[in-house]
Amino acid sequence: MAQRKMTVFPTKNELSQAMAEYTANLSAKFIKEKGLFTVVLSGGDLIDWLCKLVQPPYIDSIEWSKWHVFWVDERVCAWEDPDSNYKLAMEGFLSKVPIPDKNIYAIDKHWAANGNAEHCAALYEECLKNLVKEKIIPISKKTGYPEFDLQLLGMGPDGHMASLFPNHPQINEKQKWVTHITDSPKPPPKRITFTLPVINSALYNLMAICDKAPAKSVAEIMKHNNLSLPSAHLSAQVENVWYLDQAAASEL
Ligand SMILES: O=C(O)[C@H](O)[C@@H](O)[C@H](O)[C@H](O)COP(=O)(O)O
Repeated sequence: MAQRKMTVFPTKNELSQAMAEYTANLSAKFIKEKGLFTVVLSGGDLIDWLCKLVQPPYIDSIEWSKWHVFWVDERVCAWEDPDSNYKLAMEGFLSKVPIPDKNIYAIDKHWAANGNAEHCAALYEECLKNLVKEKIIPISKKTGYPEFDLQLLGMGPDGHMASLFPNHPQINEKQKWVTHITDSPKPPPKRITFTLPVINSALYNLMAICDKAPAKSVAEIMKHNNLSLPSAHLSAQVENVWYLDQAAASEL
């Protein structure tokens, strides 16, 4: 299990720059090694911080056609809904880069619009299993779970990551790869989410946190390893990187 490696950046802009560089380097490495790159996105402010990737030099240097894009969690609503992580990522990032549509693995459109969280989670898991068969996603020999190359995560002020919230049972799920929640404390209430073993089976995890609101939870994790906060459980097979801006690191 990889130890947390924390870097504090003076500004969000520098954090955003470093995220782009980290992502671009891994993209080049994996595409060279195996001809494709699997990237898992979350929602929230993260998409804004990915803005540097759609600017030079990255926009031209990254082999976008080799990317395969997933979501670590998704809100169960129509794709057009302002709450949708898919919509957010499409508008802010994915529509600006030439990733083939077939390589973008969104929540099931029909069942998400219908609000059926349980079925959406089952269908997303089935989608991952099909991609294992197609050899897009390997199963890790070490963990026994699917192994994504890079996962980009954010943390809420309550210490949640993906849609694994404090005092909710989803954090303990070990059988499923994708589970659901219908009473999320952060709106909207219905979501699907990767389970913790899948999150931690990624080769590289990058947790990006900005602003004052999550600062107390950041300190609880860094100073006290408070495991009641789901983000304290984050690990990775190779690197578990935490990028903070100064406000998020202000209680350390
Ligand atoms: O769907 C979601 O809500 C996100 O995937 C969620 O897990 C997010 O990453 C954190 O809540 C941080 O969100 P902010 O960056 O908006 O604080």
